[in-house]
Amino acid sequence: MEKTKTTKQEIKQPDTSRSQVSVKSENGEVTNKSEKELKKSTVSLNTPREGPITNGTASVEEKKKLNGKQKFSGKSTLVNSMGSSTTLSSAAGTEASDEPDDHINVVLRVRPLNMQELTRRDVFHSSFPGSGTIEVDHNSSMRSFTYNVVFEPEATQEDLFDHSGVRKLVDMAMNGYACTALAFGQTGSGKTHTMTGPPQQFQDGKQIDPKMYGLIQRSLFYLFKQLEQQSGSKRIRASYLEIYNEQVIDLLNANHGKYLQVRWSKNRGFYVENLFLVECETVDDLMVVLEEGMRNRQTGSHGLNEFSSRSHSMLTLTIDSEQTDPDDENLAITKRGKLTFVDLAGIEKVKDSNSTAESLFESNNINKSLLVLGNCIASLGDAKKRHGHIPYRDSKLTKLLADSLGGNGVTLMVACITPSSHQVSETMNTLRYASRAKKIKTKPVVKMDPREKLIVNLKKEIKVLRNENIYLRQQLEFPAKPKEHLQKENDEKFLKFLKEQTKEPITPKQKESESGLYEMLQEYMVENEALRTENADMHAFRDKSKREQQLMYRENEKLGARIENLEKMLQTNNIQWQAARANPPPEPMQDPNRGSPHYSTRPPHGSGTSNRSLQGRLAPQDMSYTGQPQGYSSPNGRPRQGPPPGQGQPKRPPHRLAEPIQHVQRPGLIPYETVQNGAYPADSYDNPRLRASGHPRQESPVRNLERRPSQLSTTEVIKNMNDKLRTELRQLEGEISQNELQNRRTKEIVYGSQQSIR
Ligand SMILES: Nc1ncnc2c1ncn2[C@@H]1O[C@H](COP(=O)(O)OP(=O)(O)OP(=O)(O)O)[C@@H](O)[C@H]1O
Repeated sequence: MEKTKTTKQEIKQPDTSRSQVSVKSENGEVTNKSEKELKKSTVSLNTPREGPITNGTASVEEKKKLNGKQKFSGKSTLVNSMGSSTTLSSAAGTEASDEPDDHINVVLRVRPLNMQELTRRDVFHSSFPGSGTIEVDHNSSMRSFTYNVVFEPEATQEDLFDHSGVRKLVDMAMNGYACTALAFGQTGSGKTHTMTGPPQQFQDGKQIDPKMYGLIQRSLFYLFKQLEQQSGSKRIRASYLEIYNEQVIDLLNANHGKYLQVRWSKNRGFYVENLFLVECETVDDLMVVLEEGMRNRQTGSHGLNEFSSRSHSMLTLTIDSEQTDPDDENLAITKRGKLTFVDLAGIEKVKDSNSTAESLFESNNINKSLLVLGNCIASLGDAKKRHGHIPYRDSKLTKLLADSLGGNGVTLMVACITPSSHQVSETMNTLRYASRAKKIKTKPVVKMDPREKLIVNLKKEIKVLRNENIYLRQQLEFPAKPKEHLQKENDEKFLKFLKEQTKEPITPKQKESESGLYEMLQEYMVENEALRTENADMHAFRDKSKREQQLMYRENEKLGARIENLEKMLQTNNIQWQAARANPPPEPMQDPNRGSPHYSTRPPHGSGTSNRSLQGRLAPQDMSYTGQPQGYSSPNGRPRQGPPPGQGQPKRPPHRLAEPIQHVQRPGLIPYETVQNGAYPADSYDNPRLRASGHPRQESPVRNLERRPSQLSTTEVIKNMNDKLRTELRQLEGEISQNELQNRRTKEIVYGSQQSIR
């Protein structure tokens, strides 16, 4: 491909010092005091102040500095939604397919009235109530429109650059996004002025006043300043084209004299074939490219604009920048971002523009392509139509803007309007157009070399797998499989991948430069695979442990139920024993010859034959029926069956005193869902049995597991609990049989006493 020779010329840095803003300083046309007053009376300048605005707009303090005049309001969401560190860092170096959708950012610029309009006094009533809102009086009714930022007529070129969000757009282009800044609006509304500065300055070959630099020049300076701060290598290439009468012309190769074709490919989408690309090493090179293109651009003069652009122009910078991966300083990733500046031709009323036959043809083509753009914007902005057919193919302009509008790009639209009442209906159209554009959603994606993309994706995956691995290891203490096992399999996979990637034979030089990349890929793939297998093994082991735990848990439940039954039986026995005691045989007749009676309800210790059998077995007064000191409840927190301790309560069955169950540490049951989830709450253990009885929560027996975090330990704990439950079960069974024996003996004693009385 042939290259255009770019002659370097001295370009001065723009003067960034803030000058006092007035209409006069901007275009030098408003000189008459009465004209100024007239303007002030119609376009409200001192509108209510905004609150402090950050992220791309000025703070109140900043505004105060500007002689108390508010020149813009609103907030560039480009900075918020796309420029947030999360979005950028997470998207950096990867396909940002999981990024949230982002709306197209739309800012509005109202140019000041020009001399002709001021003389004619054709102003319409508009006001700027703040927060990115403009109110326009149309057909005696006030219409309100809100955008990201509204720039009032006093806003300078510098204000536009600082607060429209274009700075962030440049940053994002450097990070691999396809970014577009697009100016649209009716003819003579200030699109070219906004993008490149006053159009006339490119015509007469004069030195351009840096103060008048538009968004493009300021972005170029900013881009180079940012690139200087980056350590890795960078490469910038520029192309500049125009679409004139539905034909694509290369503005950097104008002598070529041929129209270029717009093609489509799966990987690139729509693109211009054989478009000239100029390698630019310095900002001066870029400035020369811009001037060359501007000079070659089709312009004409008509009733509404002396230097009217008769074509849509697109300046595209392709930015390849090598950046170190934030997660791995040994890995450098090359990101290919794009930054496109589009200056659309203005829609025009043929009647007003006094068109000749040739310009009529131009105007029709301009209007036609803008109509298609309008249709695309309308469809994209409509939630119902967004996923249907978008008529990009109906014009070359929309084909080339397809990715910026509805695809994976980041787009900033600058809608330009004039406050002239003469063109109020066109202004209303632009405002509506801009409102529709604001509804368009895009999904920004970083474009990368496929191999680098693979590395980044593998790294991302490895990170997730490593975390999972650590988590599983903590749970299971499971040994990892040695990497070598997987090496062979991975080699095969890797070679297959290489074959697919390099269909053309690789030159020795390429081989050398890419070998490092391949090695890295190989390593990542091996590690990735090793982690996957190891994690799969750990998952399987964990599942097995869970199943075992579930079985034991069920057994645990059954044992618990049996114990409860036995306790009920014990209580029944106790009641029977008490009933036997409560119905003693009638008091025998006092026989002075026989001495004391044979039996009383509370036989004194060591007296009487029958008393001997009970001696030492009755519970002392301060013991509850459970055999524990009063106030005792079972260690698992479950209250023992039977009456509460206190007056008149039954005494503990004799066998318990002789053989008490000494604080059986029966822990509560592990809730099934806890076992199933494998998650053990630290302090909210909730025994289902306790829950059913409304008993307050007890400290979890699985608390100890915190000290023994593995799943294996949990299994052991449940096993231990089951063993303890079985022990308690055996004890209870023994207790019951003893109790029954005791009951039988008591009955015999009572029966014997009755017999003896008789
Ligand atoms: N904000 C502004 N301040 C001062 N002058 C401006 C401003 N905007 C536009 N102008 C002047 O208004 C005239 C028309 O502007 P410009 O050519 O940029 O409009 P345009 O929208 O690009 O028109 P067209 O679509 O016909 O090319 C120019 O002389 C330009 O310098």
